[in-house]
Amino acid sequence: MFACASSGWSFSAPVLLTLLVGLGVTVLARWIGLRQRFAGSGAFRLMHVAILWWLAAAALEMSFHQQSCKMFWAGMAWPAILAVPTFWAIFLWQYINSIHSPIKPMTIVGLMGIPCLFWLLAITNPWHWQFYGQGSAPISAEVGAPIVYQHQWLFFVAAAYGYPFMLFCIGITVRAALASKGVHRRQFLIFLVLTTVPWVANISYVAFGWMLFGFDPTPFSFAITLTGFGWLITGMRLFDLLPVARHLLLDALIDPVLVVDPQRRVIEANPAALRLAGLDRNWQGRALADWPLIGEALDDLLVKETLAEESQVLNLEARGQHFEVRAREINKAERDGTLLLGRMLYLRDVTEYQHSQQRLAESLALSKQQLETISALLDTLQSQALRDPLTGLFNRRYLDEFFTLELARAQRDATPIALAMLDLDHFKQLNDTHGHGAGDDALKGVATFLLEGLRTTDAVFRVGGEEFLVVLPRTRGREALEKLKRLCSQFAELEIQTRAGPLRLTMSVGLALYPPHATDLSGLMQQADAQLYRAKRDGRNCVAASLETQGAQ
Ligand SMILES: Nc1nc2c(ncn2[C@@H]2O[C@H](COP(=O)(O)OP(=O)(O)OP(=O)(O)O)[C@@H](O)[C@H]2O)c(=O)[nH]1
Repeated sequence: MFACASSGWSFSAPVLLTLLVGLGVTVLARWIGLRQRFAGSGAFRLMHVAILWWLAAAALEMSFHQQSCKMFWAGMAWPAILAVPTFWAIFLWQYINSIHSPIKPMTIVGLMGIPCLFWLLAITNPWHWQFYGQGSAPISAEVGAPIVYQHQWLFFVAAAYGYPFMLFCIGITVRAALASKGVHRRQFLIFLVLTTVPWVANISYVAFGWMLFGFDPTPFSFAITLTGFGWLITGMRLFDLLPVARHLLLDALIDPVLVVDPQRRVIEANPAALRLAGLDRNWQGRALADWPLIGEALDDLLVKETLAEESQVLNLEARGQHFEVRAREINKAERDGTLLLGRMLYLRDVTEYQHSQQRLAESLALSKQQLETISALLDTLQSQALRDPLTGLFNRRYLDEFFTLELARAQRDATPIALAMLDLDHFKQLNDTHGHGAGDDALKGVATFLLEGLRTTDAVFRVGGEEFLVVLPRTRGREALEKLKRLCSQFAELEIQTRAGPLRLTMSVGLALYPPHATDLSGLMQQADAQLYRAKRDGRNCVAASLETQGAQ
């Protein structure tokens, strides 16, 4: 630095070129700073700072005339010379792997440790001469002529430090290029060239002493890097690709998407949303409520805070279509909480789903109706299975079921049951004289007569052609006998209407009692049958019972 105070300087063409490259790098860095964040952006900016440092040191080395001053600025370039491959490697790693997390300050400090050490060794060279040898001398006798450095072991160690980073960069870029396609592959191949150019220049200088304008050609090679980046950014939309891709994705969505600001003005809408509302211009900034068709309903949802939850499902009807609406808040983290920037509304067309639901509900209703019909039919069938089709009286099949219940009740309550077997007298004769049809009419008349003459708790069954069975629960022997006798005589008086005209009939009755005569159905029926036989034998039109049995009264 001291040496520079007494050194003369001049502004040569190589200095101008170096400054122009530096200006280009500054513009690029500024432009990138204005872009939104992309993966590896922090490392990318740090790399540009390092390049600028390197270019500045190179320009100063070229400008000053005195050898010691030139050697000082050559030493000053070292932290940047080593920082460039370091941050380039980090940028590529983060960019390729889409890592957005910024580099921590402590990591930067750690990464700069060794470059700073070499920096120290380089600028203290006049004390140890282990970086550049004492034989380093100007290339010619010309004032300010470039120095031909006698590289010492420390120089080679420092240069070698950067090479693993370079190899790493080349390695991951090649791998990424192989794994990708189209625009991305082209991007990675260009990255590969941009990675290689400065290092080809550097290796040529270190290993073969190749120079440009008598200087290390590496800083000048950044002009190529700069052009490459310029082309990538303008020609291939580098860093814009992701947002552009996201936009394309939004445009390609068949579902409408809208973004509204906190005042509920639409600031973004995809083509599907515009199509739905029938808008194609002057929609940006327009109040959501003013949007045709869907605006009012959506605005209403937002005002009522129905969509305050992160995502909620609601139905919105527009143009006969059903939409499921989801809202997502767009927030910005602030030091003292979060700031609501707006909301994204996502509408999903669920018309088909709704129609299917409706069809399903209709099918279910129909099935329910059919089920009801079937169960009514089943009831009818069941009742028909238990009834005699001619008279409508219960049949023999139902007798077992009915009597089991009555018997259980009688046993529980210790009550009697009277069971009577009724048989029409000389019915064959009626059939033969008046015809089978008249006989049927007579049977129906008998059924009506019996039902009318008995209590609702009593039950009548048709158990044979002209045979009926009557169950009289909670009826004692004497009472049953009286009742049946009354029935018998009333029947004999009855004129039954038949197709052959009014006819008179008589009946014979056999009575059995629970519990004195038997304690089950078949026993009682046998007893009643036996008494019926007796009644027939006794001349018919009468009731026979054995009330002499103990407890039968
Ligand atoms: N019309 C008609 N007749 C029936 C039906 N079921 C049975 N019969 C008739 O009923 C008659 C029963 O006759 P029998 O068993 O000889 O008895 P009965 O003539 O009544 O003489 P007693 O019982 O001894 O008084 C037969 O002629 C059967 O054909 C029916 O559903 N309709």
